[in-house]
Amino acid sequence: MSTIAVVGAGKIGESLLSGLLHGGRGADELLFTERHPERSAELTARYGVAGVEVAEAAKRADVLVIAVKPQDIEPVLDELAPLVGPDTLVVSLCAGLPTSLYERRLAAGVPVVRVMPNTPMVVGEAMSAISAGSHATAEHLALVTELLSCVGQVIEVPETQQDAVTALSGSGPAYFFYLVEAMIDAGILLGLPRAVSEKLIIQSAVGAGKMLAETGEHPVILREAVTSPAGTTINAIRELEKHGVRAALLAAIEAARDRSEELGKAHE
Ligand SMILES: NC(=O)C1=CN([C@@H]2O[C@H](COP(=O)(O)OP(=O)(O)OC[C@H]3O[C@@H](n4cnc5c(N)ncnc54)[C@H](OP(=O)(O)O)[C@@H]3O)[C@@H](O)[C@H]2O)C=CC1
Ligand SMILES: O=C(O)[C@@H]1CCC=N1
Repeated sequence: MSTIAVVGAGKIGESLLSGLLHGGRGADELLFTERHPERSAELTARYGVAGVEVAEAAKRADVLVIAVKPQDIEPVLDELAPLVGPDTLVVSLCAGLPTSLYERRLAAGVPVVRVMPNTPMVVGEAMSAISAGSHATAEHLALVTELLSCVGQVIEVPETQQDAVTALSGSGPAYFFYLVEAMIDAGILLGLPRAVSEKLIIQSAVGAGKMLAETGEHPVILREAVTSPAGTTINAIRELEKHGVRAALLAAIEAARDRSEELGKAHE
């Protein structure tokens, strides 16, 4: 039985704890660290998992999952540096932070795996991309894959692609939520009650997502099947093109990629 400690049980750290418990891990196999005692007590009450200091997590864990904001990494690395050796696997969920940062700051030979997950972890539908640092072996990657498979799907990518992955699937759920929010507003504009508009759009999003995942069809084919000649959908598509929605998405995702790169460079 390996002990997994999540350092920084905020939004993504808590999602992982909850997903691992859901996936069959025992509460006694898990630990977390949080800096506010009230938050720590709240998480222990909710999940039955013990909250500990970073130093204790470093001593007890076989796998240390780092889930603090990239801006908060320095004190965490200072604290971990004298305590973590090559027997502990470090898994970083932090946007932008390269495995080389951990390798430089922690003891020689510490294996590090960089992961970019996303919040659908809470419903077992995460997309996680993993990359090995220079001391991480195929066994370490297999262990991380096994852990993350409890909370969704996992792919391996070269670390050079992680900033793009962060912009695409790490932040991706936010773009879909934003779209759903705007479409619900459109329903309000057209005079529908909010509850009706929400139901129509959320179920349409779920249905479209399932079709994408289950039919194996290209999104263009699926969209064309909705777009009847001289019908309603093509009028909407014309407006989306006129307002540059496709170009806006390309620019938005490029900006997110740039920010991920910037977060990494701040620690060079
Ligand atoms: N949210 C998301 O969708 C995704 C986030 N990530 C990555 O996950 C990481 C966390 O993001 P997110 O969960 O959104 O952020 P949160 O701020 O919600 O979570 C980070 C948590 O870590 C705590 N923390 C900070 N420093 C320490 C410390 N020294 N010891 C213990 N706990 C500490 C924070 O406490 P405090 O409240 O005091 O700051 C906070 O509760 C980031 O690096 C982000 O890039 C990756 C993929 C998706
Ligand atoms: O916004 C962020 O920085 C984090 C990383 C990916 C998703 N959320």
